[in-house]
Amino acid sequence: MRRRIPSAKSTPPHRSSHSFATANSKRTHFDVSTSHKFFRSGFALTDRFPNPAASRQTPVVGILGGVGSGKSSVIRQVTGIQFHIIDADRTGHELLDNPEIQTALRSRFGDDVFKHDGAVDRSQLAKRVFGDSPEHEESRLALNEIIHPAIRRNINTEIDSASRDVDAVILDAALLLEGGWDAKCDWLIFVDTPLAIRQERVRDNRGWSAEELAKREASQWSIEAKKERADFVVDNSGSIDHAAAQMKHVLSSLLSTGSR
Ligand SMILES: CC(C)(COP(=O)(O)OP(=O)(O)OC[C@H]1O[C@@H](n2cnc3c(N)ncnc32)[C@H](O)[C@@H]1O)[C@@H](O)C(=O)NCCC(=O)NCCS
Ligand SMILES: Nc1ncnc2c1ncn2[C@@H]1O[C@H](COP(=O)(O)OP(=O)(O)OP(=O)(O)O)[C@@H](O)[C@H]1O
Repeated sequence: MRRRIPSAKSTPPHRSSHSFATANSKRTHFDVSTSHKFFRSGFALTDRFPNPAASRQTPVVGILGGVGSGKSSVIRQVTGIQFHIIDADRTGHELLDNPEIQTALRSRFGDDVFKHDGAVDRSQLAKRVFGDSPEHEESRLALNEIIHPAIRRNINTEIDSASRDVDAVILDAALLLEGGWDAKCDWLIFVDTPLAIRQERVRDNRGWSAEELAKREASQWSIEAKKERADFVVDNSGSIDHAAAQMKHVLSSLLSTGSR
């Protein structure tokens, strides 16, 4: 875990006068003696927090949120900060073209999840893995076992190769916690969007039914667990610009703490 804390001299972001983007209430301040995460971790401080000055690296910020909460859209709308975005959904899509992955998928799921042209049929695979039956769960675990090691490798490679010219590396991964990829993050930001609004947006933009969203959401950590893990919460129930302004504020605050 590379999680770091702001230096004692810095102004904790959540104490800013801006109220629209909130620090997680469970993490009311960054004092190390009362750090929520510090106590939960059970590690000595020196084990968990490398000396920032001695190991200055580009910070990694993970984006959390419910399915269709706007994780990808909001971060891409932020301007004025140089960051490198790792898009794990896109990596997952690209890996479906990988011959070794395809062989493993054909062996586990059969020809049904392939189109006539040989490409993986994502909608057929989705039908097999999203749902609450034991078969769905088994299939989902199998899919994850086939594809997640490669996603993990890609995340590691991208973080390592991210230019030092960028201010931050953003990890946009729906399964950030489930995959244990939060271990690579210094900070976690939760994009908060009520279910009804998410249902409406994914219906309009992806053609998903409320059931489709629910099946995918049931395959992931609960909203509450994700929110609880986050350091900051950004509200995306309004316009994308409003959410992006909050995101920018949080990121700017983090990056200006001077501890890195
Ligand atoms: C099952 C697949 C083919 C469905 O493709 P489809 O185009 O319908 O969905 P897409 O990949 O765009 O994912 C949309 C959303 O579904 C959810 N989701 C995707 N995969 C999973 C999964 N394995 N478990 C839980 N939720 C998932 C996420 O919220 C994701 O943002 C595809 O999602 C896939 O290959 N998933 C396994 C790889 C993976 O875990 N990707 C997510 C990396 S963070
Ligand atoms: N503030 C907003 N106003 C209107 N539409 C929005 C807003 N935020 C996101 N959307 C739309 O909602 C949909 C979901 O957004 P997005 O794909 O960014 O979510 P996500 O959290 O990355 O999804 P997933 O969990 O599937 O990875 C998209 O179609 C996007 O255009």
